[in-house]
Amino acid sequence: MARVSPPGPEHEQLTRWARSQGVKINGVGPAKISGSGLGIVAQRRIEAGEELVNVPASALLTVNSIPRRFRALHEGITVHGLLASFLAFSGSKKSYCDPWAATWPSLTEFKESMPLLWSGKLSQMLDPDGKSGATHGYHEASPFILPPAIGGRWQHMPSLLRVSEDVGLLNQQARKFGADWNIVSRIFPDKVWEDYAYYWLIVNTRSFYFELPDATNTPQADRMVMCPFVDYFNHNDHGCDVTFDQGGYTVISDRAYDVGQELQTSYGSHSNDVLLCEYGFILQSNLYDYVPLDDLIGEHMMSSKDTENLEAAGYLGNYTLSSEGVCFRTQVAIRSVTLNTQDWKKFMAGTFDETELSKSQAAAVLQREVLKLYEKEAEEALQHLAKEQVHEISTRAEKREIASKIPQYATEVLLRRWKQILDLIHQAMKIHDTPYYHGLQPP
Ligand SMILES: C[S@@+](CC[C@H](N)C(=O)[O-])C[C@H]1O[C@@H](n2cnc3c(N)ncnc32)[C@H](O)[C@@H]1O
Repeated sequence: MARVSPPGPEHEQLTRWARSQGVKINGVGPAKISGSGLGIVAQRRIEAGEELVNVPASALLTVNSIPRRFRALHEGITVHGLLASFLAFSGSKKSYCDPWAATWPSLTEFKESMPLLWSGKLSQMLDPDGKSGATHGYHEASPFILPPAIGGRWQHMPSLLRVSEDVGLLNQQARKFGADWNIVSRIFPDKVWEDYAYYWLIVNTRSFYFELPDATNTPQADRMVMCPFVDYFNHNDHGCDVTFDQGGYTVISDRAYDVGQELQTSYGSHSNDVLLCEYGFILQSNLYDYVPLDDLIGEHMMSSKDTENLEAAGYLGNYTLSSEGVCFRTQVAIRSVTLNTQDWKKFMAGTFDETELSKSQAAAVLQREVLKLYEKEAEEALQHLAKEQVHEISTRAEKREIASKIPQYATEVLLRRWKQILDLIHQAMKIHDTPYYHGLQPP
């Protein structure tokens, strides 16, 4: 169980401030939780179905809380970008929510935990000459290894594999940030992107989906508000129920909790790559974890005719690997190589009576052309990261050099993530093994 300790005076002040805003808090409070910053714990025995927190709509920070004149300056910006600009540069944040902001993580903590600030991507993209004086950011060439779903590229793969930088989670996030900063930096030309990035990440990691009555034109993913006190809850696969209506937000306990136990909510059915990129952490055990396999199932193992067939059948792309092995879409893609058209169609329809030989042929392609390649990538990434671990570096000078390149947390969390990926690969190797596989060559 995580270690829990008292939260500190600023969090007691926040609790008083939240109550003064009409927030109802029942039997729970903030506490320091080892490994996840602040969180919410039970202050008395909690039974299932109790209303723990209620935040009235009037206490939410929404686009409607922002003065009209300030909003009007930001024509075309996202809700995310506008909330961040308000918090960073409006000057009204102080009067609006200072006690709340005092409980948020610092920029230094974000530099440790958020991949967006590790990669150097932002400093290269926004400030190639280093004029802002921002000191953080690690050049793309620096030797630290993001999982392909995050970084969008394979470090050790043969050149035949597609490089998918544009689809990596981090690239998508950097583009979203870049578009918002593009607007904000024109309004506030003397501000530096680092100050904006801090609040952009505050909104990124602490906002909630909410339907404002006048937000019908806002894209779903951008319907966000900030919700005091409820933003203390940490994430788990399952947790307390969080609901909203026009009256505000309510959190209800999902089960009984003893005094001192942490209560969590679910931020969504996210894989660990998504959690790392969006929130800066991974779960040790994540029911919804998977890794994409799309880059690995392509030209190097199938003809363009196979690709066309898969597209026509609706089975091109979106291939995944989870603790249950590879998904059915992946099985279909592999069978497009190993079966004749008639049998392949039956396989898709679930009516193919597959022989051991045919299973083994599919297993051979999957193991050799997909899983083995991924295994090699994971093993090399792990070797590389192990070298980066500061405690393994012998001289002080080396320690300084390495430590200045890669935050220690980044190395540690990436090592954990790659080990999880390697475990998924090894598990799939077992699940998809067949008695005849070892003697077979791929067709
Ligand atoms: C909505 S805030 C929750 C409160 C936050 N822990 C704090 O200190 O203010 C989301 C952030 O909490 C942390 N977090 C949430 N769930 C976590 C978990 N299961 N393990 C580790 N960190 C977690 C991450 O830093 C994430 O970006």
